[in-house]
Amino acid sequence: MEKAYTSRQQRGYDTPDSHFLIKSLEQQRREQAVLLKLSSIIAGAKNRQDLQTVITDQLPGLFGGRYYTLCLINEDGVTHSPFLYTAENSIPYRDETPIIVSGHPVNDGIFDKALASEEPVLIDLQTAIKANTVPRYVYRWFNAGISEMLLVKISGGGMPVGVLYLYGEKKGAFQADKFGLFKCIADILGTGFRNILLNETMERQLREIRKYQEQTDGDVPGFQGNTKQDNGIKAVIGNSPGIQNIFAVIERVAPSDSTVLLQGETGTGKEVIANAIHAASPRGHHRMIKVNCAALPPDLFESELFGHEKGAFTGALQRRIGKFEQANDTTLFLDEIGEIPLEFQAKLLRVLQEKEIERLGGKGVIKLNVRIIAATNRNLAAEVKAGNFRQDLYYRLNVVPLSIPPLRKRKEDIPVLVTHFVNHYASIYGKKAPIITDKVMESLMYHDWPGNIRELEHLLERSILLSKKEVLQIDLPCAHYEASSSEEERLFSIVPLATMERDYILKVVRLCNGRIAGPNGAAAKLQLPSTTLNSRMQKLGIRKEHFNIRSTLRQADAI
Ligand SMILES: Nc1ncnc2c1ncn2[C@@H]1O[C@H](COP(=O)(O)OP(=O)(O)OP(=O)(O)O)[C@@H](O)[C@H]1O
Repeated sequence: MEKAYTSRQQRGYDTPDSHFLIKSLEQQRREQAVLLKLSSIIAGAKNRQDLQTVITDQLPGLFGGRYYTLCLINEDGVTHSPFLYTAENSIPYRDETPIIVSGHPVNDGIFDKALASEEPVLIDLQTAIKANTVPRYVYRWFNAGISEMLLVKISGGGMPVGVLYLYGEKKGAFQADKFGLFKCIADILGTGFRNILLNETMERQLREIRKYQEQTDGDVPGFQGNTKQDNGIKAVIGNSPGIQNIFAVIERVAPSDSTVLLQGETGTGKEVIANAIHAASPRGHHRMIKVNCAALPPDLFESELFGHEKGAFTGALQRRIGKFEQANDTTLFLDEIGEIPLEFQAKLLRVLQEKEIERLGGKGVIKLNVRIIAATNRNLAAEVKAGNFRQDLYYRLNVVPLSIPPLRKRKEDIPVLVTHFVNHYASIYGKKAPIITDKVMESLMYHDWPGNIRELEHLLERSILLSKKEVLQIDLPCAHYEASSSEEERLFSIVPLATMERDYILKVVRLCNGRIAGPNGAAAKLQLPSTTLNSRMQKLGIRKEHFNIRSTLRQADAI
């Protein structure tokens, strides 16, 4: 009898072919939903534990298995080890040997088979054991009640990196129609676990850096074991307009990550100011890392700054973490930047631009977050003109230029600096701080200080160490004459006329005990109306505290 067709059948919906089509469309939809859900969970996994939870919760049930292991090829390339696996205490052992052990050969007969296959590989344990073609760990799974294993290759960055194993207790646990889905999930897992490995590598590197930073604490040149506060803005002593301008710049630039270029003569306090910027910055709770570029032999620049891997060159017996990596999340102070060899300048520029380094002999780049402060006592713009310094590197460093005036241009800072160093060295050498007479202070203020604050500091340290008197005695050197180049400059130190005028007026006003007007005032001595002298002093930036040494000393005492 002929079968009567319904209108649905007439339209072809209920034929055997259409049933199959609808079923496979539904399966496709379900699989897509599973993939979508899993890929978002895997993408959100931040560490190994998260990934383990995803696999444990989702995979075995989805494919009918009970346990799983995700094994990765070890660094040696010839062995593999479990990376993630079902909690071991949930596997029912029937012998003493643990199932999850490290270091199986990649060519163990099943791992390599899965690696070579684009499709999942199903292994019937009984058959495989009979054929004696499987490694020892398969026997142990068999003893734990497993009858089937489903293996799929995991790739990361386009390379096979491991194999995911699912273990089923019943025969036929794994249905062939889910193999496609299994493969897709393995691909998503590959990306997920690669991110986690990268995170773990970064964390390991950070731990190494911190360990290294802790080890080198205290022996960093120029660090001198000072407290953070000592290295901060409070350690920068001075009240001259020049130093006040510097304080204002420090306050403006410290909170940013901008590169700062400090220029100034030797001993003017570039390092002290670099420390102050760092200490006032959000990175100030980490130690600033310093490199003295003038002290590095040219062939060591790269390994000192970027580090090297063990065996990168003859003599590289250990991995070395370079200064850039040590300075991650903190500040790198590149002192004497003008001394770096031309051939290294391009490499340094690239690192400053890309914000990443590659260790010598290393396999990949390392992203870094480093704030740069550079310093030099050379005129870098002139060095660029002379072809000794790359122009592009100069612009890259000269984002916030800060020029530190020499001590001879900020003599008002001398009294506070003298008091500070006298008290400091007296306490270091266990002595009572000597009295500083006005005469001594004046002679210190009128000296030229070619070596700047460093020279002043050393002179005072020497005086305190050698003196047995209650009054500070100093023996001023004449070294500044040697620093001058021409015959005239050897005879007398040339200073701008305005400085001369300023110093002279100050001297006279001091002699008159700060009096300007009246018969015994400075104006009368200089044969000027007091109003003229006052306006001249204003123009030259002379304020009351500059000529009143006692008040300057009182200020200095208050530090
Ligand atoms: N404003 C300051 N207050 C207190 N001490 C200072 C100040 N400036 C410099 N010093 C002291 O002077 C000495 C030299 O300073 P620093 O090393 O910072 O100078 P520099 O310009 O970096 O020298 P160089 O160019 O030779 O490296 C240090 O002992 C430092 O403590």
